[in-house]
Amino acid sequence: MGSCGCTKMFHPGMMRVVWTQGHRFVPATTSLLLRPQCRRVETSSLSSFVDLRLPSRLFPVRITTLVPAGYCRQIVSAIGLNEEQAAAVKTEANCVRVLAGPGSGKTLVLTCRIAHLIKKRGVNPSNMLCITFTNKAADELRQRLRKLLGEEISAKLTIGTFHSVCARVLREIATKEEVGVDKDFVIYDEQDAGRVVKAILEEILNNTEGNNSVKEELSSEELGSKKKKKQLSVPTKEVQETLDLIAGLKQFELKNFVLKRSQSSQVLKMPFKYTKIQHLAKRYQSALRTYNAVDFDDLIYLTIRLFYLKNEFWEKYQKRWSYVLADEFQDTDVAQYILVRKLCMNNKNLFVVGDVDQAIYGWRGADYKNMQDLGRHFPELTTLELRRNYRSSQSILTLASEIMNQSSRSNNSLKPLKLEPVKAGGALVTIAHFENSEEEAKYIHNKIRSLISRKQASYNSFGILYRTRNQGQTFERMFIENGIPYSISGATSLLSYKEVKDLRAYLQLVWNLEDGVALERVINTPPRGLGPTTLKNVREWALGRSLSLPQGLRLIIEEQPSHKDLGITAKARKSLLEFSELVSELVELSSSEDFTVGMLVQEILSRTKFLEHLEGSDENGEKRTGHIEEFQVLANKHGCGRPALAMFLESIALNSESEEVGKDGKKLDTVKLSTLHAAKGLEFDNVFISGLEEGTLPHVRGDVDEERRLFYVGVTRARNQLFITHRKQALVPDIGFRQTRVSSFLDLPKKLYKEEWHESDDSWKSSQSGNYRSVAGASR
Ligand SMILES: Nc1ncnc2c1ncn2[C@@H]1O[C@H](COP(=O)(O)OP(=O)(O)OP(=O)(O)O)[C@@H](O)[C@H]1O
Repeated sequence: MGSCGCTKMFHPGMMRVVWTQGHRFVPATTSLLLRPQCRRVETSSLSSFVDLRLPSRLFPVRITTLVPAGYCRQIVSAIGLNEEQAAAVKTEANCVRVLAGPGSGKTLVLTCRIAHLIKKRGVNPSNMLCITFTNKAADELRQRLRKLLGEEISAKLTIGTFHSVCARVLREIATKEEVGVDKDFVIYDEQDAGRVVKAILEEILNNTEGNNSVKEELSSEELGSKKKKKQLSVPTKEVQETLDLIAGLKQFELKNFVLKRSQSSQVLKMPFKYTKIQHLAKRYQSALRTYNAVDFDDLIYLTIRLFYLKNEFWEKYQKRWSYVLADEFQDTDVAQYILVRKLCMNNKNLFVVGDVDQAIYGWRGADYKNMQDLGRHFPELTTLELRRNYRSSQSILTLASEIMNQSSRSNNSLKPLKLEPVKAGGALVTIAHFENSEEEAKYIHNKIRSLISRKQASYNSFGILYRTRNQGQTFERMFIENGIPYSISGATSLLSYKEVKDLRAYLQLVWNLEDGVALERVINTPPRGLGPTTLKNVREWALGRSLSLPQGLRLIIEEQPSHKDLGITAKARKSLLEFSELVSELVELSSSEDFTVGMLVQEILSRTKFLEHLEGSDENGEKRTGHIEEFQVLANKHGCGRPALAMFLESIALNSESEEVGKDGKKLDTVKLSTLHAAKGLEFDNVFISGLEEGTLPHVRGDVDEERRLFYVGVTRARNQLFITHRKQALVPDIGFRQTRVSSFLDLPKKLYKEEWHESDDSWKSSQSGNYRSVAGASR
């Protein structure tokens, strides 16, 4: 064998099948799983930091234009904390809620609080758990803390998202007996989970024989219509709806479980919609367990379960993490809230930062009322406010505040924050009207060009934000045609390309041979004569023996049944055995201590002739090959052996955020296209918010208060210039292409913005006046 760094070192004769013998994997060590990349960075002096007599010169940050708010700023000049920030950092209270407006320096405060606790209060960094909402935010916090505290101290902190922290816990304590998976579990993302649900639904639909109780869960109309059309596959929308229902049911069950364990007399009654889905959910969970897999929700639920079931587990972790700090607390859901409460139940050392006006994830279960409930569950809670906004000009901030003043703020007992701009004046916000998306995109393109040519901006100082993903396509087209570099966040990330998912599935299977979803994905990719009919017959053969497909395949290798027994051709049988052998050899390679993840990927590519197949697949072959190369760049960052493989798989399962760096690792100078949701935490000098139409923003299916908050989040991303656009004709979600009405969110006092009309038909302009102009003009 060679050593790390060699490109090829596999001698087929040396390693043989392990798969058939029930290979046990080396569990990924937790420290390896979550330890930040070891990279030395310069440490800034702490002495100035810990003395918080204002104005302290403590946190040297350079403000650049492209980066997510506060991301990776370099040290150029020293800035101090304002009084509110310093109060939050220094407070003697242990249980603290910080209500922080947009651009008020949440990350700065969180970072400094951590440093303060360590340096002034002598808290051991190993006892601190810092939970962020995204992986990107976790990285940012880590980088800032390295600069502030140095590598040694910051490496002791646990920083991660709820999901990554719980994955870490489960890798340490999960057992099949208690939670149905062991420590080597794989994490299924939404699409993997969707494949499991789809398979179950299709099995129900296609299995017309016998008294199938599950089938009864689908309404007779649903089933009837499917049968009539002889439709054997279940549409994605239905899969998604089923997944949502299963998620709801699991959350409901968790709540009841916690109530029961807390000896509460209260028992929640199951909503009717869940009773219908119960059996299906059971099948889904049992499929996951057979594959030794968990979905995202499970990561948190199973952790909570273990904490409630076994006191010693809870005690271990509440002792280990006796200080909990959490960012973006308004976006926590019920499970995340339960987990935080459980961890802090005894110690009561909790520091949360959040803003209910920026709560935008209610549609996926987040509940900003958790921010309020803290007061009920922790009577000793101290509440502090951060109101000074450093980001936006006064003009932008006044408009933003007005947007929120018009919100009902129902259900929110917390007093609204009165934002104070640090930057006075500023250009008035522009509201511009266009005929259609093309005209809108042309205008935005011209604005960018003009500012760039006058050297007044770089590409990365522009953010174009929109409500629905398909709005981004017109901008993409315009930029491609005109050579404007752009990147997209919150949309197609590298990991969502089919070819990348296929390659990733090989790695998942190599990590966990029980992974039926990964197996089905790769067994005939690239094609090797194991098409749907062969697979169906093999699956049935396995099912007849009460085995999953992966288990069945292993039995085939052991027992070597004839192709007739299997109901497949002799050629297919040969191919099946060759495939099994390939997987076994890959498993063996992955266990080798000097075989890197990058080498494993290379091995898969060459042994399966993956790239040759891609190149010849269609006209996008070259593009697809490029995606694989990018994936290899990611894989190459990881080390040797199975722990490294686990770490790589975990990082990609939990990190759906798209990359913002080029292959050389440098930040891209690109215009950023982003959905409003994905823009959270970003800031730009110049922001365009597209498509302020009824049905689009507010979205036809959205909760109007939450949609308003989303608009507010978009507006508060802008530093200097803000353009808000409306299209006279546009594709309205769920409704189609049509004449639009200006969004009611633009019913704003006229003095707060200037207006431009870029469409030809003046009669339309007057017909719209009743919509919002008259309201704006008349009332103010
Ligand atoms: N005390 C300060 N002095 C000068 N600039 C500051 C100070 N505090 C924060 N800032 C700057 O204000 C900007 C916003 O800070 P940050 O990104 O931490 O805001 P945030 O509260 O996380 O905002 P949001 O919730 O809107 O994402 C950053 O550019 C940051 O450097």
